[in-house]
Amino acid sequence: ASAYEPADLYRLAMVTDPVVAPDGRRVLYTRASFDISSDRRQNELWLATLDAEGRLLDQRLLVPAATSAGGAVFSPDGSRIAFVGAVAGKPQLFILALADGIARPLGTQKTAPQSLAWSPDGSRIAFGAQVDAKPLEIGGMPAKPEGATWAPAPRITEELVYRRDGAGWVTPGAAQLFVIEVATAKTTQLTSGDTDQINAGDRIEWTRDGRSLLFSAYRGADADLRANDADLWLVPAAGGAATQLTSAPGIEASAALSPDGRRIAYIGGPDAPKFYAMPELWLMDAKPGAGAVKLSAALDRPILAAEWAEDGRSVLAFYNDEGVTRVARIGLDGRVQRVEVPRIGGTRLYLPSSGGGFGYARGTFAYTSAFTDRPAGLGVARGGRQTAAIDVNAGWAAGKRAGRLEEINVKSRADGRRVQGWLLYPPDFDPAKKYPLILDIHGGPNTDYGPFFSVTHALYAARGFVVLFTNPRGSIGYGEAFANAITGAYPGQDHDDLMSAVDEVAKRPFVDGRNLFITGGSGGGVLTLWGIGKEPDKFRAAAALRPVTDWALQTYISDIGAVTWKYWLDGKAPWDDPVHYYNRSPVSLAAKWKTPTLLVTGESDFRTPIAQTEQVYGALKLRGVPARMVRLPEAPHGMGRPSQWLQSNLAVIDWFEKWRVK
Ligand SMILES: CC(=O)N[C@@H](C)C(=O)N[C@@H](C)C(=O)O
Repeated sequence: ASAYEPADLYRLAMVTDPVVAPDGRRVLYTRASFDISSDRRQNELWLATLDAEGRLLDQRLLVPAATSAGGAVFSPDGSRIAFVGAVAGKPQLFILALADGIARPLGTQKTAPQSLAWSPDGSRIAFGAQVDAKPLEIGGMPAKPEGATWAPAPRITEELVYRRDGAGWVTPGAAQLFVIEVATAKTTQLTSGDTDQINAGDRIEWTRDGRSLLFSAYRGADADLRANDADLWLVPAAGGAATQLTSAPGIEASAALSPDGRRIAYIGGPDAPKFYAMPELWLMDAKPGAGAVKLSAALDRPILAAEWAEDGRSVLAFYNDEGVTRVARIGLDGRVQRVEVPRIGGTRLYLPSSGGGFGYARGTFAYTSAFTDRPAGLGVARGGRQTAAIDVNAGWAAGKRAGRLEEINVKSRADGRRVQGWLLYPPDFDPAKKYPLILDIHGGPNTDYGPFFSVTHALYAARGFVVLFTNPRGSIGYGEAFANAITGAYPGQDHDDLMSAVDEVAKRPFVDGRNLFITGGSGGGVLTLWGIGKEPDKFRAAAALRPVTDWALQTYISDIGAVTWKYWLDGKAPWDDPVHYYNRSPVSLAAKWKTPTLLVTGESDFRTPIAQTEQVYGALKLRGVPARMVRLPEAPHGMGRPSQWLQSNLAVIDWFEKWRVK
């Protein structure tokens, strides 16, 4: 058996997006992998068939990678599947009849349909999609002669968010709600307006009589400024005016109708001047202006998704809890009962964050099933017991040696708060030897790390580093107060939490105290640069990946600038209180920086744009601190193509090796 190596990324597979058929006897899932020739992620759609006890009978490939299938949903009778694929690079809606396995295109779409929802009788499908508008142009230009090779047209905008990370430069237009008839492909646009009329990626729900559609939208012209706002709307499926069901400032979204259609469970919460808006589960009558009650108060955890139980007496909620994802049954009185579904795995792959996916119908749960030494597979559970498992990496893992993963809990030096974390050991760890230690800090900052496999940590460990990763305050999964403990102070005591973990682990005899390293991405890059400013003598070298370095710059040029100043910088605007912004920015510590520092950022990162990386690189070089900048062409915040992720990982290893005391 061999240790993890970079090319393994192209040999791995991962299960995502499980969907259970209405009869509870079949599961659709996506098998994602990375193609070494095209250097791109590819998705196959698979169908697993179960017996009455939920045991696996067989599985088959439904849609090969070439179609790039996504968003698949079963028809109400379970005989067909609707999904969105791509034909010659253009989005295409398909219907696949399970009887013959043939995927037939339905209609033509200019932009990608999102959130497909079958009508109860299976005759129509609702979806959200953008309707493009004419781009702004500069008047008076001479006509371009036929076949001329002029410079590309300018990009002109009057929007606040004119580029979105991952999606790129924004095409003007508005998201609208559509219904397509499955027999004829006749398509009707149900909403209209110059601004988004629907949150196109959010759940769309048919009323039980098939006459109306329930969806979320924030329809104000100031939508770009209102990141934490969404209301519920109901519109007749045959066309007509939409009725607004909720209007409170805050998020009412992901609405699910009860089986009798009389109540709505939704996810969100009121807008508040605090760092983190924890998504909660709410219940209301399906009537305009009906009051809502919070169902998940006793859980005090972020709700990721929710489905009604068939009897309409409880809601099954998918939530984050101390680094992992769990399922709870929440009664309509708010009583919480844990559902024993074995460990649900995250599907971020590059980093060990929780999350993942789950589907439910007729007592069958399907979920992304977690491992510490390989990416997620498919798990199926019934009656609180795992009944089937598909491990898409079994063959690969059999030839690999993985390091041990250990949970640790330390007390923060700031106030004694418990900080949870994990240590990943090198595969051939020998406690009698000394090892360099890498602290890897997650971003968000309201996300988490958990006890899962990740490409990044597997590579670091395989190259002989012990990897420490923790959930400092600001992380989710430890209650709303913990996630909001950085309100007014980010960075602040989160730094103390991280240093407490490093100090505790550094006491262990196998840690080489001369070789402590610090790294992190995005929000983790913030804390990395903060860390080497606050503790200039602690770390041998640092690697800040796609960091925020200057909160004023971030507010002005990031695609989430409106979130930054309203929620992360205490509602103070950079022009009103530049000192507040400066004091919270890692670049304010530049005079203390002396640790050799690597910077890695995508040149198309529109979340933490590369101007900030350039700022820090300039400061380090001007000060004579050893620094290296790695720029990944065309890569967004998530670091783009698989090889670009590997470049980022290997750049960190190279840098730490260069500075390691031998
Ligand atoms: C909300 C958000 O995008 N935050 C970024 C600044 C961030 O920290 N992202 C993390 C999750 C990352 O690793 O990219």
